[in-house]
Amino acid sequence: MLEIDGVGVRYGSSAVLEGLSWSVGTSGSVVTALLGPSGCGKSTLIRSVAGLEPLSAGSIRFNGVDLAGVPTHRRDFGVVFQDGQLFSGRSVAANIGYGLRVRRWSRTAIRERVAEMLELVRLPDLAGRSVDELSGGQAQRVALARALAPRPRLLLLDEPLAALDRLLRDQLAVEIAEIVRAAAIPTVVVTHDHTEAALMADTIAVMRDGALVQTAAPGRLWSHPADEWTARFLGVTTVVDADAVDGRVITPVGAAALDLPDGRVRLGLRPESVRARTEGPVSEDAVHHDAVHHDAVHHDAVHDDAVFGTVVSVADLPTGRRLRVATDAGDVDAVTSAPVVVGDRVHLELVPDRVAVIGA
Ligand SMILES: Nc1ncnc2c1ncn2[C@@H]1O[C@H](COP(=O)(O)OP(=O)(O)OP(=O)(O)O)[C@@H](O)[C@H]1O
Repeated sequence: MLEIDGVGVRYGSSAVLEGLSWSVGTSGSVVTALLGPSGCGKSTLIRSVAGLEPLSAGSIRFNGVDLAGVPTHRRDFGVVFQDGQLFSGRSVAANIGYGLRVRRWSRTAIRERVAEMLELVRLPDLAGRSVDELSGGQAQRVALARALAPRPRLLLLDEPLAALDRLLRDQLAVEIAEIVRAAAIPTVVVTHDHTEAALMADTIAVMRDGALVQTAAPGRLWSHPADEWTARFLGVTTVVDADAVDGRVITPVGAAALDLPDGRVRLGLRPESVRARTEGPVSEDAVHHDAVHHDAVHHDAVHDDAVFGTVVSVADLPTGRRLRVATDAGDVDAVTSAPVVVGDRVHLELVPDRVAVIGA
């Protein structure tokens, strides 16, 4: 267990971390992500765990031992930074074997371990290549192999994919998580990208302004963000107040079945939380007609679900068509598979399992 207790770090007169406490499970192949916007102090926290920043307050313990007097190289933590920081002019094998030479492993043992690491990071043929002739993705795999080679007690990855392009990032995020799980080394990965955090980690800790705001499994984080800031940071674009009644929530942009205790709730909507349709079970006229002529139960069911709006923008994204829709309750983002254009009238439906419940 990594236990961070009341930690403070200052640069000159400004406090970057203040009273930060966090426990990270370190048994086996656990990957934890530290997720937060640029400048919130993620790197500072990781650097202080690695022993690269002095604490102005609090303590950091690993498996019950206070690390205060333990210098970086005696902590047995592996660290990989954004740009890999490989030793230029040296071969891949020399880089991966570096920590083993420092620890006075025998030449045979080093050769075997380097070969094993090259297999693990899927670069078996590159041992003799100069690290100056690697692609960005290959360089980060070599940096990972170098950090894993001495069998660290904990691996700290500080934005390891930030310098790579989007496609490579998503691929390598999954691969790195597989590699560190196969090596059974507990890992903390710093990122400002929530997709990357979810691709890699079992648990995500969200950080804001030098403090942690929420720690949870990815699915729980998306469905139950702790507060409005966290919800918006995680992709919510509209926040609405709603009433929960008898297993349904009634909001200004539609109603949906959601099993919540009766009362006021605050909901976070992402574009995919709202589905827009051009044709549906009812039209505006039909709603009006039903409201006037049909029995109360039928009228309520139709009326609650049917919120109409006007399309104000359309974007065809790789994940599908996204709309901004003006409704009586304000603009809301939505997704659709219908061929709509700006100015069309659509009706909106909430997608219950895509709706976030804030602060519950
Ligand atoms: N050596 C330093 N001296 C002074 N201020 C610093 C130093 N390092 C970081 N800071 C400041 O501390 C704050 C936190 O920086 P940190 O790098 O920890 O954030 P971060 O969350 O990792 O950001 P990013 O995602 O952009 O790397 C920032 O305001 C930064 O400008």
